[in-house]
Amino acid sequence: MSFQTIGVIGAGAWGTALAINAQRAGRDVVLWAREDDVVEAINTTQKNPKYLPDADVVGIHATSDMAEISNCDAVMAVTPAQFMRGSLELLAKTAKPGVSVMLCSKGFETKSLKMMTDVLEESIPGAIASVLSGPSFAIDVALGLPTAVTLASSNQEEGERWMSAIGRPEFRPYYSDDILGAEAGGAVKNVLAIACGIVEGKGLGRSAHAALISRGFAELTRLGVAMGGNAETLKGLCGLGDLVLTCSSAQSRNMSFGFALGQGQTVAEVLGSRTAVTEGVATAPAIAQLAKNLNVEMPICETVAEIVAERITLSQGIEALLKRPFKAED
Ligand SMILES: NC(=O)c1ccc[n+]([C@@H]2O[C@H](COP(=O)([O-])OP(=O)(O)OC[C@H]3O[C@@H](n4cnc5c(N)ncnc54)[C@H](O)[C@@H]3O)[C@@H](O)[C@H]2O)c1
Ligand SMILES: O=P(O)(O)OC[C@H](O)CO
Repeated sequence: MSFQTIGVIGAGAWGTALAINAQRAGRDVVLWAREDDVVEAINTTQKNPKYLPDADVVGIHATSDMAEISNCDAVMAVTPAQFMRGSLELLAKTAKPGVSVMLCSKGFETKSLKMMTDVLEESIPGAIASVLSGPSFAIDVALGLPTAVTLASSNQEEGERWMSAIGRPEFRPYYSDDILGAEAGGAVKNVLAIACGIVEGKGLGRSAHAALISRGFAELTRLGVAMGGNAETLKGLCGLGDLVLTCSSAQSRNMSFGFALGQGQTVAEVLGSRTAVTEGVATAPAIAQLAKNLNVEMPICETVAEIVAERITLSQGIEALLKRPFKAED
């Protein structure tokens, strides 16, 4: 049986867009926000001016009461990765046993190096995890522009329930049984997009940009496989697809963050100027540490982590990457 009522946790841009999509797919949607002004704005003006001002949020009930989310048939968790544990622990207080949870955020928990699926299992033992990842800017989805995404579940029946609940002609989910691969792709591409933004901001040229995407994809695949994912999955929407989108779009928060660094701004200046989350900033050190722990070669991501921590300058990072020994392409 498909899910009729969907609870969405997190009324940032992506949670709001996914709520709009689910409502258009015919679901009854409850959208949980931590900020009272966001709840109020959605319920009274059908707008989310703070996080997604250019979209209409019609036919969706917003709430700050997590018990209303627990009453739904299934839950989409869309809190940024560093805050996911707190949201899930709140949900755990009222969640039904074996609740179906779709994890929609793209990052690792920096302090524990854990994936969102691990955070879910620790916060709500017995919850049924799925992962949604792929090329999808919130505003595109909210405006009904077409895209396709990877929808990964540990079993096909669960995946089919989700696909029929949120799939639409303009939001095409492709099923995968590779949850770990889907998660890894979304987290690593954000860090690589920061690197691509730096290349653009510094004016290093289109050739460097393409080379970085290709070598970055090698890093993304290596880590995804080392973490238990499948290399084939990473050639799909949640890996290569999202990498290409995020690394080529000025509207990406991660790419634009890197671009601003390339243009000479400091990390604090760029982060201080935006309310939107830039996931790659928090995920970069986690990936650098995981790469060390798992003995995976990830020079681009490690360089981004050093730059974001301001332990090296952009010029030092670029020089170190260019002076690496020549080797076989793998
Ligand atoms: N925006 C997109 O286009 C898009 C698309 C796909 C995936 N994602 C992913 O979705 C996730 C959410 O991103 P977003 O774009 O919706 O965020 P956003 O930048 O639009 O909004 C920030 C969100 O963080 C929440 N937040 C801020 N401080 C918090 C705190 N202390 N505790 C708990 N929550 C806090 C806010 O309530 C809000 O929901 C990220 O992992 C992002 O990578 C975003
Ligand atoms: O704006 P970004 O960089 O957070 O990317 C948004 C989505 O993940 C693109 O698929």
